[in-house]
Amino acid sequence: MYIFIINPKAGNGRASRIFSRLKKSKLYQSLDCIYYYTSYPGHALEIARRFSIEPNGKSIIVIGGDGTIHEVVNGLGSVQIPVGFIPGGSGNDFARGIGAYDHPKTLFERFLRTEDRESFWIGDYQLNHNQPNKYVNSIGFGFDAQIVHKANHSLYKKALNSIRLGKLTYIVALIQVLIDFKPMDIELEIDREKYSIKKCWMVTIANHPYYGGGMKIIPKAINQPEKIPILIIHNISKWKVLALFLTVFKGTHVKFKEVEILEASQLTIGSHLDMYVQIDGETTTCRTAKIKKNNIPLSIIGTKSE
Ligand SMILES: Nc1ncnc2c1ncn2[C@@H]1O[C@H](COP(=O)(O)OP(=O)(O)OP(=O)(O)O)[C@@H](O)[C@H]1O
Repeated sequence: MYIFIINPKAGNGRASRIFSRLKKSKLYQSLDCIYYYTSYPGHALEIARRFSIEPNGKSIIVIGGDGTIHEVVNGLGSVQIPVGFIPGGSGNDFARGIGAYDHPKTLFERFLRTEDRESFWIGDYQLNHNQPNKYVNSIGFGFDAQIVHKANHSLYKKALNSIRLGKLTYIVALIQVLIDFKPMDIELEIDREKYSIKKCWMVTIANHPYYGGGMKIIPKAINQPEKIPILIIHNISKWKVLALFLTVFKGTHVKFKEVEILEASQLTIGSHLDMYVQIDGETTTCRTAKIKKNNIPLSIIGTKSE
């Protein structure tokens, strides 16, 4: 049985429009399926959790953005129900990361045609000493998280999204945050080695290269078990940060001497002050965090065209 989870708010209604079209197809009408539109934040998580109790013979098809797949993955916990993803959000980095950035109809037909499953290695994070959760794309501390926070709480985000200029939201927020940003003094523990980093702008851990709607934050990040790719930016001037963000779309920012790329199996980050943190595009604050790969991968349907 196929369970469709559609976020009607994703991509300003794009996910809903995609599903309305798929629903009219003969292929959809021939399926044993059930569908749910999410009604509030957290609803996709609840639906996925409900089906994870009896997973046999079920597949979930998510139509939404990064926030929706984040919820579904957290709702599934350690239960492996195959998941197909049709990007219907505004950023859609997860779709780029798993190689599912195709036309919705093509993806839908592929899900039904193939028995192939790909493992996608998601990450675990624990903020302060709270309950651990999962991230699908990235988790970032500092400057980038503050930009996402500013953008998500701005009045201009909705207006710019509605005229398909969503990317401008982050550029406006970047300039606003840059004006007063104070770099952080942080403690990192990377695979049991301790480092004190002064004037740190950001630390980002990613499961694949894509971020912020197509930027290549860690261009060579490979999705694999156990290893987490890490980017650290520190000791950089404000002007250089602007130059750096112009190059991040191509991924050439990694050439700046203030940018370090590492790989580890576990990272702990700590600060005496609250740090902004973004997890798959949602923000909060914390003083400590632990990050590693989850031992159980997400089982993804039909990411590769034959
Ligand atoms: N009916 C609803 N009303 C309001 N919010 C909802 C509803 N259903 C889901 N949500 C919330 O909408 C948020 C945004 O969804 P999502 O991230 O999938 O779309 P997006 O922001 O357009 O895409 P992207 O994250 O790829 O840019 C999710 O965090 C989810 O909790």
